Amino acid sequence: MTRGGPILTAAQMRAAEQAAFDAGVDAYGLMETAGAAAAEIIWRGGHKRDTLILCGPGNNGGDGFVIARILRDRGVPVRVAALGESRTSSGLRARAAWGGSVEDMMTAAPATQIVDALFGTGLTRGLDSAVAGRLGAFVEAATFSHAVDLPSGVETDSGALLSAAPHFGTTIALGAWKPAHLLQPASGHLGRLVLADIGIAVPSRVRRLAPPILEAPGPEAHKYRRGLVAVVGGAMPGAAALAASAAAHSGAGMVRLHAAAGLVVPHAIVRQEGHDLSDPRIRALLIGPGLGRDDATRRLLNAALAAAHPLVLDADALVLLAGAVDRIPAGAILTPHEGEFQRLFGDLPGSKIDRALAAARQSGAMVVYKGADSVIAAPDGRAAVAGGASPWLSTAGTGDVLAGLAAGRLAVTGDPFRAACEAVWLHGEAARRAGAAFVADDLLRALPAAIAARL
Ligand SMILES: NC(=O)C1=CN([C@@H]2O[C@H](COP(=O)(O)OP(=O)(O)OC[C@H]3O[C@@H](n4cnc5c(N)ncnc54)[C@H](O)[C@@H]3O)[C@@H](O)[C@H]2O)[C@@H](O)CC1
Ligand SMILES: Nc1ncnc2c1ncn2[C@@H]1O[C@H](COP(=O)(O)OP(=O)(O)O)[C@@H](O)[C@H]1O
Ligand SMILES: [K+]
Repeated sequence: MTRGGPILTAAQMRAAEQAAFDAGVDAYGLMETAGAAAAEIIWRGGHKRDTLILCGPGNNGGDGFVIARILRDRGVPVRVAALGESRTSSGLRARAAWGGSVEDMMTAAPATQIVDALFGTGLTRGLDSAVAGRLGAFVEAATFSHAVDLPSGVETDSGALLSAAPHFGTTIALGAWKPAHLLQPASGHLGRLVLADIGIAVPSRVRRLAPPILEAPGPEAHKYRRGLVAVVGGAMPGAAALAASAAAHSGAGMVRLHAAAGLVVPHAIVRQEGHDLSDPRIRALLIGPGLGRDDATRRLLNAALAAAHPLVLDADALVLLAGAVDRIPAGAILTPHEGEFQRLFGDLPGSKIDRALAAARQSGAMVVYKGADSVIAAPDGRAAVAGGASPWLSTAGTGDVLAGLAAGRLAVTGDPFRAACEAVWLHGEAARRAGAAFVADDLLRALPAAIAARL
């Protein structure tokens, strides 16, 4: 799977295409390039018989006609079924170059391999229910199914389903990722996700989360130089102990857990009673997991904010700060799930990426907006989107592990955006390695191998 790379909205993709045209790229030539790239991916998929290509009225349909011609010329038995006439000049040209017969999509017979080139980034409303139903039936009947650019029916910029969308075997993103390739619910309908290079430059500050490049400690390393993490425990110290363990497995040199006597903590973690946070060697301070929400914990939070160390705020710390976003120190890392995000920032408009970026701007903090699609946003407009995390992560305590990882990577790197990105990637990778039905503690055991894989 290709990872990393820019994510463009429909308007940004159109602007990138326009810039290429302005620089002399031929519009129909670009469609030929896109169609050829998609045809190659389908060809390499291995099924070379009985293929039906569904072509819509726009340029997505035009790509479909190019794919049909190329596969036919390689000997694949291809039929084409269209939804109405082609309405763009490139689409008309591609249809003419196909030159074969064109069936009506509503009456065409199914096939073993189906290619959806009905709509891509131009979709503005849901498919008519009869069309969506027909598309669903074709995909259901097929053994191999491919969506060109996007499954028809998903909204490019938000990942919403504007009409019922089938589950495809493969989705071929053209030129760049779009938000719908990473965001739920659309991203659950894509199957294997492949990026086809169409040769145009598409810079963006919003990117798909890439695997990090990590560094092993050098010979000059010692525990403080590698980073001291302090974790503040509260009412439910087990959560903080889990976070502290994650920090200890993150590459940081030392973890100190502020918790009352009696708590069993892993041997490598230093437990300290009281909440003296003045040690200038602290390079990251985590507060929130298992903290509680009473007046005593409010005082703890105030002390943590006043200590002026690089901060990670999670769970109850976020709840206690609802309505007081202005108290969040610039450059902190926040790790809200949906509920905590809503309490802190309210009902913001736009996609999950837009909302995360607005929250980061508003708070001056790095916002790790968690979920099946996690978005990491910085106040300066950078964002990274992680799709495809294991749904087995939806188990108690995995958020504590993520918060501990973020604090550990913050202590190591000193760069909150980078630390947040590394933490989300390592968390997802540990989950992938942990397999099925794991519990949060199992993620800790998977972390060393996840880190080793990126050295
Ligand atoms: N500009 C180009 O030459 C290139 C375009 N590309 C392809 O072009 C696609 C975008 O093409 P278009 O902008 O023509 O848009 P689409 O082909 O996605 O949609 C075509 C038109 O259908 C209409 N429409 C929207 N929703 C509808 C609905 N529910 N029912 C009926 N009609 C509806 C709209 O007027 C829309 O412009 C990309 O996804 C990609 O596949 C790529 O091949 C790269 C090159
Ligand atoms: N369905 C899902 N698919 C993938 N990842 C998920 C899913 N649900 C939750 N997660 C991830 O699991 C973690 C859960 O964190 P959180 O809700 O804070 O749990 P807890 O407070 O119990 O630790 C987050 O990293 C989140 O992104
Ligand atoms: K499509």
